Amino acid sequence: MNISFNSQNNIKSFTGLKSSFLAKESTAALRYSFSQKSQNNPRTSSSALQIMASFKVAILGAAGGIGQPLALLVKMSPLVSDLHLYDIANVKGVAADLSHCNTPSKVRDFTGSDELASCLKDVDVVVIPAGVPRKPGMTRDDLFNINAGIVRTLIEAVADNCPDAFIHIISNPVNSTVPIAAEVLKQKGVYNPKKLFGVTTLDVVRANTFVAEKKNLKLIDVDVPVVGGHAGITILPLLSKTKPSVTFSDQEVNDLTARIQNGGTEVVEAKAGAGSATLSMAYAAARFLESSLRALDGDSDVYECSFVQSEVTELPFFASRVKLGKQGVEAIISSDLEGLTEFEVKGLEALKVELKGSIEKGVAFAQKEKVTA
Ligand SMILES: NC(=O)c1ccc[n+]([C@@H]2O[C@H](COP(=O)([O-])OP(=O)(O)OC[C@H]3O[C@@H](n4cnc5c(N)ncnc54)[C@H](O)[C@@H]3O)[C@@H](O)[C@H]2O)c1
Ligand SMILES: O=C(O)C[C@H](O)C(=O)O
Repeated sequence: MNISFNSQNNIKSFTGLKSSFLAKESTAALRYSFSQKSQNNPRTSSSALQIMASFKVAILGAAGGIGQPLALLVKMSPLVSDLHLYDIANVKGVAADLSHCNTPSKVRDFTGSDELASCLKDVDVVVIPAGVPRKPGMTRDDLFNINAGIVRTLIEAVADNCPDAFIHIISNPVNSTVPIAAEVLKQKGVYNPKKLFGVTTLDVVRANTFVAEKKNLKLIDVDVPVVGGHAGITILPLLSKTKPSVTFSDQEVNDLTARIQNGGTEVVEAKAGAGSATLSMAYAAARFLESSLRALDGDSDVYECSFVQSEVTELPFFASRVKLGKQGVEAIISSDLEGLTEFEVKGLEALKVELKGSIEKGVAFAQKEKVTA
């Protein structure tokens, strides 16, 4: 389910593109593909049985809680011709299972460091959910010691094998793993800041859901930009910039902001030790991936929030709404930070302190043990 915007920030369409695998059109197509033997089911669209663009996508960490449902959503995309699944464990079964779905993309499994290079060869987009998730009582930063090294190793392989790919980093703490990835890519001499993305789509997905519920709005109409980073107070929903325009009481702003900032913790606590958000994250990652593929396919009207290298504040990385194009980030929508409410200005100042520390921690980690080009 994608909401895309034209340059005036108005909602242009529900999905943005007919080929969208979450679009109404392809819902009909999937209905067709699920039950194509039925004589009474006229072929309303052929998109589920035809590849509409030929992009290669790799998921690293594909056998995990996010990786599996994400792989399923990607397998349904008519924009994908090849789906490469990599994990250090259990990925063969996931690929065998998925490969029986009668959608066009070819699924291949890869495991162990020996197979990582062939997994990544000629890939257009690499999505990285590899790493450990939180348990109750932990912060995302508590994952740093394990996940920083995992991301560094995987990014080295990306640099060596598909340096031109879009890179989507899901592994936490995103506020540090994205700067780590940037440093490793620099050390390898292949850093392109326009193609490195921290995936913060889940914050937007949550904001849209919670605002629609609270204000009794039609979900498909709602879009809330979420800026800053992806942890606690660094997640700053700009409720004053909600589309359609809506008025919030101070209490509503407080409650909604806190719920959006704590959305991850809400799931971690509900799962009681069994991990963090996986299904909603797979959905959010699929939305961000689909937007990237549409941009790569030439759609000139694709906007998403993402944690990217940025000059909109004094920090080197910041999540903002960005315009996506064939070469990655085409523009960062800095105007979202103009005309903020007093509450948002305070939130922005407070988050910068924490975000700065997380970015510096990532950079220091990557600079301590430099990789060789
Ligand atoms: N950005 C976000 O909004 C967001 C949302 C939810 C979760 N996350 C993060 O995503 C990560 C994954 O979460 P999950 O619930 O899928 O965890 P999980 O433990 O269920 O899955 C992680 C997978 O990564 C694999 N893995 C570990 N090391 C690897 C390596 N070196 N190479 C390849 N694969 C490797 C594991 O085998 C496992 O299959 C966590 O760090 C979590 O905090 C981020
Ligand atoms: O909260 C987590 O640890 C996972 C993820 O970052 C989320 O926002 O759900």
